[in-house]
Amino acid sequence: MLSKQDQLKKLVGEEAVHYIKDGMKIGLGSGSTVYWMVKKLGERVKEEGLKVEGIPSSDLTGDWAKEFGVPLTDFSQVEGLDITIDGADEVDENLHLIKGGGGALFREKIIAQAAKELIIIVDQSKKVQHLGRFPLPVEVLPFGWEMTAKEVESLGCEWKLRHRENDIYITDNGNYILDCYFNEILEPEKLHKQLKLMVGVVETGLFTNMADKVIVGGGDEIEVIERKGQKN
Ligand SMILES: O=C(CO)[C@H](O)[C@H](O)COP(=O)(O)O
Repeated sequence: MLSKQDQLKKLVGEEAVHYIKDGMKIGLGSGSTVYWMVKKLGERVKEEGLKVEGIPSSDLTGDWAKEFGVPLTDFSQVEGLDITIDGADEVDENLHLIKGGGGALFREKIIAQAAKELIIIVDQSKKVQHLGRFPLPVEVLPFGWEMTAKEVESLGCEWKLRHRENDIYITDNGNYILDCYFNEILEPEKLHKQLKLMVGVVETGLFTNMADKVIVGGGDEIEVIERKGQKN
Protein backbone atom coordinates (compact mmCIF):
# COMPACT_ATOMS: atom_id res chain seq x y z
CA MET A 1 0.00 0.00 0.00
CA LEU A 2 1.52 3.31 -1.11
CA SER A 3 1.57 6.33 1.24
CA LYS A 4 -0.37 9.42 0.09
CA GLN A 5 2.92 11.07 -0.92
CA ASP A 6 4.02 8.04 -2.93
CA GLN A 7 0.64 7.96 -4.68
CA LEU A 8 1.25 11.56 -5.76
CA LYS A 9 4.77 10.71 -6.93
CA LYS A 10 3.34 7.86 -8.99
CA LEU A 11 0.63 10.14 -10.41
CA VAL A 12 3.06 12.81 -11.65
CA GLY A 13 5.67 10.27 -12.73
CA GLU A 14 3.15 8.57 -14.98
CA GLU A 15 1.69 11.87 -16.19
CA ALA A 16 5.11 13.04 -17.40
CA VAL A 17 5.32 10.08 -19.78
CA HIS A 18 2.55 11.70 -21.89
CA TYR A 19 5.12 14.30 -22.97
CA ILE A 20 7.36 11.63 -24.50
CA LYS A 21 6.98 11.10 -28.25
CA ASP A 22 8.24 8.40 -30.58
CA GLY A 23 11.90 8.84 -31.53
CA MET A 24 12.83 11.04 -28.57
CA LYS A 25 16.14 10.97 -26.74
CA ILE A 26 15.33 11.33 -23.07
CA GLY A 27 17.29 12.36 -19.99
CA LEU A 28 16.21 10.13 -17.13
CA GLY A 29 16.52 11.84 -13.74
CA SER A 30 16.85 10.17 -10.35
CA GLY A 31 14.75 9.53 -7.28
CA SER A 32 11.57 7.82 -6.21
CA THR A 33 9.29 9.99 -8.42
CA VAL A 34 11.39 9.25 -11.49
CA TYR A 35 11.07 5.55 -10.67
CA TRP A 36 7.38 5.67 -11.66
CA MET A 37 8.16 7.58 -14.84
CA VAL A 38 10.75 5.00 -15.95
CA LYS A 39 8.40 2.13 -15.12
CA LYS A 40 5.53 3.65 -17.13
CA LEU A 41 7.87 4.48 -20.02
CA GLY A 42 8.96 0.83 -20.09
CA GLU A 43 5.29 -0.16 -20.40
CA ARG A 44 4.82 2.17 -23.38
CA VAL A 45 7.96 0.78 -25.03
CA LYS A 46 6.60 -2.74 -24.68
CA GLU A 47 2.93 -2.07 -25.47
CA GLU A 48 3.18 0.61 -28.17
CA GLY A 49 6.60 -0.23 -29.60
CA LEU A 50 7.69 3.33 -28.77
CA LYS A 51 11.22 3.91 -30.09
CA VAL A 52 13.07 5.99 -27.54
CA GLU A 53 16.49 6.03 -25.94
CA GLY A 54 17.39 7.34 -22.49
CA ILE A 55 20.49 8.59 -20.74
CA PRO A 56 20.27 7.92 -16.99
CA SER A 57 21.56 10.36 -14.39
CA SER A 58 22.51 7.67 -11.89
CA ASP A 59 23.55 4.05 -11.83
CA LEU A 60 20.30 3.24 -10.02
CA THR A 61 18.14 4.86 -12.71
CA GLY A 62 20.14 2.92 -15.30
CA ASP A 63 19.30 -0.29 -13.43
CA TRP A 64 15.58 0.62 -13.44
CA ALA A 65 15.69 1.37 -17.18
CA LYS A 66 17.21 -2.05 -17.85
CA GLU A 67 14.66 -3.72 -15.56
CA PHE A 68 11.68 -2.05 -17.29
CA GLY A 69 13.01 -2.34 -20.84
CA VAL A 70 13.86 1.30 -21.63
CA PRO A 71 16.76 1.31 -24.16
CA LEU A 72 19.80 3.31 -23.05
CA THR A 73 22.39 5.34 -24.89
CA ASP A 74 25.15 7.80 -23.96
CA PHE A 75 26.62 11.11 -25.03
CA SER A 76 29.07 9.45 -27.43
CA GLN A 77 26.03 8.43 -29.51
CA VAL A 78 23.70 11.45 -29.34
CA GLU A 79 24.23 15.16 -29.83
CA GLY A 80 21.58 16.29 -27.40
CA LEU A 81 18.35 15.31 -25.69
CA ASP A 82 14.78 16.18 -26.62
CA ILE A 83 13.47 16.09 -23.10
CA THR A 84 14.70 15.46 -19.56
CA ILE A 85 12.30 14.42 -16.82
CA ASP A 86 13.49 14.63 -13.23
CA GLY A 87 12.32 15.13 -9.67
CA ALA A 88 13.35 17.87 -7.22
CA ASP A 89 13.69 18.48 -3.50
CA GLU A 90 12.32 22.05 -3.61
CA VAL A 91 10.69 24.22 -6.28
CA ASP A 92 10.17 27.96 -5.74
CA GLU A 93 7.74 30.38 -7.39
CA ASN A 94 10.25 31.18 -10.17
CA LEU A 95 10.77 27.46 -10.87
CA HIS A 96 14.27 27.56 -9.39
CA LEU A 97 15.09 24.20 -7.84
CA ILE A 98 17.10 22.44 -5.18
CA LYS A 99 18.12 18.98 -6.31
CA GLY A 100 20.56 16.34 -5.17
CA GLY A 101 18.77 14.80 -2.21
CA GLY A 102 19.60 11.47 -3.83
CA GLY A 103 23.17 12.56 -4.55
CA ALA A 104 22.94 12.57 -8.37
CA LEU A 105 23.01 16.36 -8.89
CA PHE A 106 26.06 16.52 -11.19
CA ARG A 107 24.76 14.10 -13.82
CA GLU A 108 21.27 15.50 -13.37
CA LYS A 109 22.56 18.92 -14.30
CA ILE A 110 24.35 17.55 -17.37
CA ILE A 111 21.15 15.91 -18.69
CA ALA A 112 19.07 18.97 -17.75
CA GLN A 113 21.38 21.27 -19.73
CA ALA A 114 21.57 18.90 -22.69
CA ALA A 115 17.78 18.81 -23.15
CA LYS A 116 15.55 21.07 -25.22
CA GLU A 117 12.92 20.78 -22.48
CA LEU A 118 13.27 20.09 -18.76
CA ILE A 119 10.18 18.75 -17.02
CA ILE A 120 10.21 18.48 -13.24
CA ILE A 121 7.85 16.13 -11.41
CA VAL A 122 7.06 16.69 -7.73
CA ASP A 123 4.42 16.14 -5.11
CA GLN A 124 3.02 19.30 -3.54
CA SER A 125 5.25 19.10 -0.45
CA LYS A 126 8.19 20.27 -2.62
CA LYS A 127 6.65 23.67 -3.45
CA VAL A 128 8.16 26.51 -1.39
CA GLN A 129 8.19 30.29 -1.42
CA HIS A 130 11.98 30.49 -0.99
CA LEU A 131 14.53 27.73 -1.44
CA GLY A 132 16.73 26.66 1.44
CA ARG A 133 14.75 24.80 4.04
CA PHE A 134 15.98 21.63 2.38
CA PRO A 135 19.76 21.50 2.92
CA LEU A 136 21.54 22.42 -0.31
CA PRO A 137 23.67 19.54 -1.62
CA VAL A 138 27.08 20.65 -2.88
CA GLU A 139 29.30 18.04 -4.56
CA VAL A 140 32.96 18.53 -3.63
CA LEU A 141 36.25 16.84 -4.48
CA PRO A 142 37.45 14.47 -1.74
CA PHE A 143 40.95 16.00 -1.81
CA GLY A 144 41.02 18.90 0.64
CA TRP A 145 37.27 18.73 1.24
CA GLU A 146 37.84 20.15 4.74
CA MET A 147 39.23 23.36 3.17
CA THR A 148 36.36 23.54 0.71
CA ALA A 149 33.89 23.13 3.57
CA LYS A 150 35.44 26.12 5.37
CA GLU A 151 35.06 28.24 2.25
CA VAL A 152 31.45 27.13 1.83
CA GLU A 153 30.77 27.94 5.50
CA SER A 154 32.03 31.50 4.97
CA LEU A 155 28.91 32.10 2.83
CA GLY A 156 26.79 31.76 5.97
CA CYS A 157 25.71 28.15 6.34
CA GLU A 158 26.28 25.17 8.54
CA TRP A 159 27.13 21.97 6.72
CA LYS A 160 27.26 18.23 7.23
CA LEU A 161 29.38 15.81 5.25
CA ARG A 162 26.88 13.31 3.84
CA HIS A 163 27.16 9.76 5.17
CA ARG A 164 25.46 6.54 4.25
CA GLU A 165 25.18 4.50 7.43
CA ASN A 166 28.69 4.77 8.95
CA ASP A 167 30.59 5.53 5.76
CA ILE A 168 31.13 8.77 3.89
CA TYR A 169 28.67 8.93 1.00
CA ILE A 170 30.45 8.72 -2.37
CA THR A 171 28.69 10.01 -5.49
CA ASP A 172 28.63 8.08 -8.79
CA ASN A 173 31.50 10.43 -9.79
CA GLY A 174 33.65 9.46 -6.78
CA ASN A 175 33.10 12.74 -4.89
CA TYR A 176 31.67 13.82 -1.51
CA ILE A 177 28.55 15.83 -0.73
CA LEU A 178 28.24 18.68 1.75
CA ASP A 179 24.62 19.24 2.81
CA CYS A 180 24.48 22.99 3.48
CA TYR A 181 21.93 24.55 5.84
CA PHE A 182 21.22 28.06 4.51
CA ASN A 183 17.58 28.01 5.72
CA GLU A 184 16.54 30.72 3.26
CA ILE A 185 18.19 31.30 -0.12
CA LEU A 186 16.95 34.63 -1.42
CA GLU A 187 19.37 34.93 -4.36
CA PRO A 188 19.87 31.37 -5.66
CA GLU A 189 21.67 32.37 -8.85
CA LYS A 190 24.19 34.51 -6.94
CA LEU A 191 24.80 31.76 -4.39
CA HIS A 192 25.33 29.17 -7.12
CA LYS A 193 27.93 31.40 -8.81
CA GLN A 194 29.74 32.05 -5.51
CA LEU A 195 29.95 28.34 -4.78
CA LYS A 196 31.10 27.46 -8.30
CA LEU A 197 34.07 29.83 -7.95
CA MET A 198 35.47 27.64 -5.16
CA VAL A 199 38.10 25.32 -6.56
CA GLY A 200 36.96 22.24 -4.64
CA VAL A 201 33.30 22.58 -5.62
CA VAL A 202 32.28 20.30 -8.48
CA GLU A 203 28.60 21.28 -8.73
CA THR A 204 25.75 22.63 -6.65
CA GLY A 205 22.19 21.42 -6.30
CA LEU A 206 20.82 24.84 -7.32
CA PHE A 207 19.12 24.53 -10.72
CA THR A 208 18.18 28.10 -11.55
CA ASN A 209 16.31 29.12 -14.67
CA MET A 210 16.42 25.60 -16.10
CA ALA A 211 12.97 24.06 -15.63
CA ASP A 212 10.46 24.56 -18.46
CA LYS A 213 7.52 22.85 -16.77
CA VAL A 214 6.81 21.62 -13.29
CA ILE A 215 4.15 18.96 -12.85
CA VAL A 216 2.85 19.07 -9.28
CA GLY A 217 0.69 16.39 -7.71
CA GLY A 218 -1.71 17.47 -4.96
CA GLY A 219 -4.88 15.78 -3.78
CA ASP A 220 -6.37 14.15 -6.87
CA GLU A 221 -5.25 17.08 -8.97
CA ILE A 222 -2.29 17.63 -11.22
CA GLU A 223 -1.07 21.20 -11.69
CA VAL A 224 1.25 22.04 -14.58
CA ILE A 225 3.27 25.22 -14.07
CA GLU A 226 5.00 26.60 -17.18
CA ARG A 227 8.07 28.80 -17.09
CA LYS A 228 7.56 32.49 -17.84
CA GLY A 229 10.15 34.15 -20.02
CA GLN A 230 13.22 32.91 -21.84
CA LYS A 231 15.83 30.50 -20.59
CA ASN A 232 19.37 31.83 -19.99
O1 LIG B 1 17.57 15.40 -7.03
C1 LIG B 1 17.27 14.24 -6.86
C2 LIG B 1 18.29 13.17 -6.70
O2 LIG B 1 19.60 13.69 -6.71
C3 LIG B 1 15.85 13.84 -6.80
O3 LIG B 1 15.23 14.23 -7.97
C4 LIG B 1 15.22 14.49 -5.62
O4 LIG B 1 15.94 14.13 -4.46
C5 LIG B 1 13.75 14.09 -5.47
O5 LIG B 1 13.67 12.75 -5.12
P1 LIG B 1 12.28 12.03 -4.85
O6 LIG B 1 11.56 11.97 -6.15
O7 LIG B 1 12.70 10.67 -4.34
O8 LIG B 1 11.53 12.81 -3.81
